[in-house]
Parts: sequence; structure tokens; C-alpha cells
Amino acid sequence: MSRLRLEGVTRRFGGLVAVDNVSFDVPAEGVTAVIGPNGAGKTTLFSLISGFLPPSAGKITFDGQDITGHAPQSIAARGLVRTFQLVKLFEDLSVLDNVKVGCHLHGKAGLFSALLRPASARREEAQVEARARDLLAFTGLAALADEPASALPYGRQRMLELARAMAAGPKLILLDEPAAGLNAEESAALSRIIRRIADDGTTVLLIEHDMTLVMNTADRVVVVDFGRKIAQGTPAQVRADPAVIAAYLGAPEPSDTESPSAQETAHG
Ligand SMILES: Nc1ncnc2c1ncn2[C@@H]1O[C@H](COP(=O)(O)OP(=O)(O)OP(=O)(O)O)[C@@H](O)[C@H]1O
Repeated sequence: MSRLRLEGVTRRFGGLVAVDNVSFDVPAEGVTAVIGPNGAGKTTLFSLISGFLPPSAGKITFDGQDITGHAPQSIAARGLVRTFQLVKLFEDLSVLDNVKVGCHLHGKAGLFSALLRPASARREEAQVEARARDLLAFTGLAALADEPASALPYGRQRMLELARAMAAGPKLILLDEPAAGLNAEESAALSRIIRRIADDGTTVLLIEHDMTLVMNTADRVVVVDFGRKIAQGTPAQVRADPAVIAAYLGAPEPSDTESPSAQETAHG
């Protein structure tokens, strides 16, 4: 069974069709990437999947359950968690506490149970702390646990956002341009981390402009252009697909990050 299934998903903004009758399956195993020129509808697609926007038409199924139009919190509670293009951390909290906040999304020890069942709440707190520290080690942030999140350089903040999203123990993680603003070394480290997340059993669906990361990390790629799915397949298949090459070469104003990717897709 697919982890995620989109059937005829459409989103209109007035007269503009930002996502146009898009259907694809995301298998539970591995990394699936969504690529496409600027304005192709990728972020809108993620907002539809994660419940931040309702679709105008179509159906979205997660683990066999219809989640179309459900609220973001209800979708997150089912195990579908999203990161954003722009980092959204709790800047005044420490690095460790940012990850602990993510863990508490799934913790049983809310405020009342913490008051009523202090022993079990304390046990859970210890488990949360251990899990948070594991995730910091996993993302290379262990030595920075006590720093305020705002003190981290940008690349580290992106890693922290990933650690926090993983803290919730998601079944599927949606990563919106995780390599944006990272240098080549950070991007390579990110690629390894994403691979390990998938190998450990979490489904990864990502939007990315960094074609090196996509080609090295994704098992399969879905390509969108002007809101429509124009191709899907392995990285090698899509980079050789004439429709994909045309979409990238025809992109009106490729961004700085997209420009080399476009050429790489076209010529690589
Ligand atoms: N809230 C909105 N209201 C009106 N139009 C919108 C809204 N959100 C997105 N759009 C439009 O929908 C289209 C798709 O935008 P979207 O941000 O999903 O593309 P994208 O592929 O994520 O682009 P990028 O790669 O630049 O992030 C664009 O034409 C955009 O201007």
C-alpha cells in the first residue's frame, strides 16, 4: 500500500490553477522528490498534503485513510509532519528544548497528567530528553545542545528543524527545500541524513531545487510544471525526459539556485 496517494488533486486561486489534477503515489519506502521550475506549484502541493490549504478538487489518502481537507494538527497527529521553506524555530529556546518540543507533540504527559502522575511524567520526560539528544547526535548538533537556537548558523538551524520534525516520530516527513541556503558540504551531510531517515523507516517526500541532492538522494522523482505533473520516474529517467528538459529550459526566470540545476537536468 502507498504511504500517500494523490488523486486528481487541484487547487485554484481565483482564476489561477496552481495545482492541476495531480495524481501520484508515494511508496512507504525510500525518498520521493518533487521538482519543478519556480511557481510550478510545489509548495502549494505540500500545503494541500499537510492540510494548510484545502484542495479545490481531488482526494488525498494517507496510509489508506482519506485526509482530504483535514486540519494540519489532525494530519500531523496521524504522523505526517512538515518542515517549511523558511526555518521556523523557537529562537529563545535552547537547541535541545527545540527538539524536546517536537517530542512532546506525541508525548502522553501533558500538563494535567504531569500534575496527576508525576512519576510516570518524569519517566516520560527522561525518555524525551534521551530521544532529543539522540536526534541531536544524528544531525550533528550534540555539542550545541545548550546554545540558544538563534545563535546557530543558518545551516545548523536547518538541521535543527529537521531534528525537531523527526522528534515527533513521523511516518512521513515532508521537507520543503531542505538544502536551500546550504553550502555543498552541508548539503552532502543533509543528503546522508535524509537517506538514513528513509532507511530507518520514515517515508521522505521532499521539494528541492538542489539537483545534486535530488539526484543523489531520491529513489523517485515527480516533476511538475505550471501545476501539472509532467513526468515521474527514477532520477535517471526524469533527467533524460524531453518534457522535463523543455520545462527547465523554458523556465522564464530561473533563480540563482535553480539555474545550475536546470542545466544539470538538461545536460547531465
Ligand atoms: N495564496 C496564494 N494566492 C494566490 N496565488 C498563489 C498563492 N500561493 C501560491 N500562488 C500561486 O500559485 C502558483 C504556484 O506557487 P507555488 O508557491 O506553489 O510554486 P512553487 O513551485 O512552490 O514555487 P517556488 O519553487 O518558487 O517555491 C504561483 O503562480 C503562485 O503565485
